[in-house]
Amino acid sequence: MHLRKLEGKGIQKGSLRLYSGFLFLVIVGYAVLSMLLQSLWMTGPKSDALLSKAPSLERRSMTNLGGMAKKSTWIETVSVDPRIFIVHNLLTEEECDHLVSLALQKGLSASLITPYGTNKLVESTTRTNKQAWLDFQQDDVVKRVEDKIAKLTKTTPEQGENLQVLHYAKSQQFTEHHDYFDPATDPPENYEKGGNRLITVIVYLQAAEEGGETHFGAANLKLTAAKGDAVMFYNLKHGCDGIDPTCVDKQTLHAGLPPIKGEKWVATKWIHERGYQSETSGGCFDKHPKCTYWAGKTPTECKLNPVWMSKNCRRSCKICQP
Ligand SMILES: O=C(O)CCC(=O)C(=O)O
Ligand SMILES: [Fe+2]
Repeated sequence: MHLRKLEGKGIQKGSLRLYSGFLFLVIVGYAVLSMLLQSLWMTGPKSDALLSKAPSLERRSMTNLGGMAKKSTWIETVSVDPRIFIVHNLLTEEECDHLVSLALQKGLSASLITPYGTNKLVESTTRTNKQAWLDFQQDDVVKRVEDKIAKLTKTTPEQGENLQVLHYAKSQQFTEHHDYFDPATDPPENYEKGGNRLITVIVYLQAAEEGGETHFGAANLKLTAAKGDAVMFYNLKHGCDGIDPTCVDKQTLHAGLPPIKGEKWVATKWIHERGYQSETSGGCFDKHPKCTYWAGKTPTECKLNPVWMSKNCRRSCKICQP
């Protein structure tokens, strides 16, 4: 009995040591875990780190569009009135380089204008940068870029004009202008096709090392963006019809400032209120950004849903030659 009692006490002592060992491990584990959590908290969530990139901008909100590029695409509100945004990570570096090389293949040309009262084309003195028009959906990359811009702006690719690639060498510029057609002064044929220019998306393919910002004088904003980011703004007031002269947003007056150091490349997409491509060409293009995906499915939607697809996804269903 005595022995058993002693044995019992020995067992009690052993389990006590086991318990306190276990307790010690729990406490140490808890401490390590809370230190880890604390250090993560101190680094802050990713969005804060991204916000700190642009400390001079006051009003911001973000919408994560996700899945559009390898790095996630998100929108920073720079100004509410006029409506101006920076779209981060819209294009990949490869897409930017591809657009530049296509523009070089097409050949860059100076802006030509016909001065009032003459019928001679002369080089513009207000727009000294050079540019090249790409064809609509000209290859898979251009199509992907146009689809991304359509998805971003919740428009269809055919609402957009062809991409225009702009090159600014040092000191070249695009002086103050607005992108909308002014129904008070511009001839109606400019805005009858697909309506007025609702949105402008200027994708930075290469920013200048110094200078070369997109300048909104009325909004007192000088913006520049990293390669693949875009400056986006609404040329028309919200919910307004672009044929109404009071609908254009005069505060969107802007300029491409001259680079002081280095050169600048951008690609501009002007997006109309309604279908624009369909009214300007009977070309070979898709009318919906998901056409490539639907056509590529097995079995392909071109066969499963031929009536709709042959009307809206002509290019992806290979009904025509681009
Ligand atoms: O290059 C810029 O920053 C401005 C370009 C522009 O205004 C345009 O393409 O309409
Ligand atoms: Fe412009």
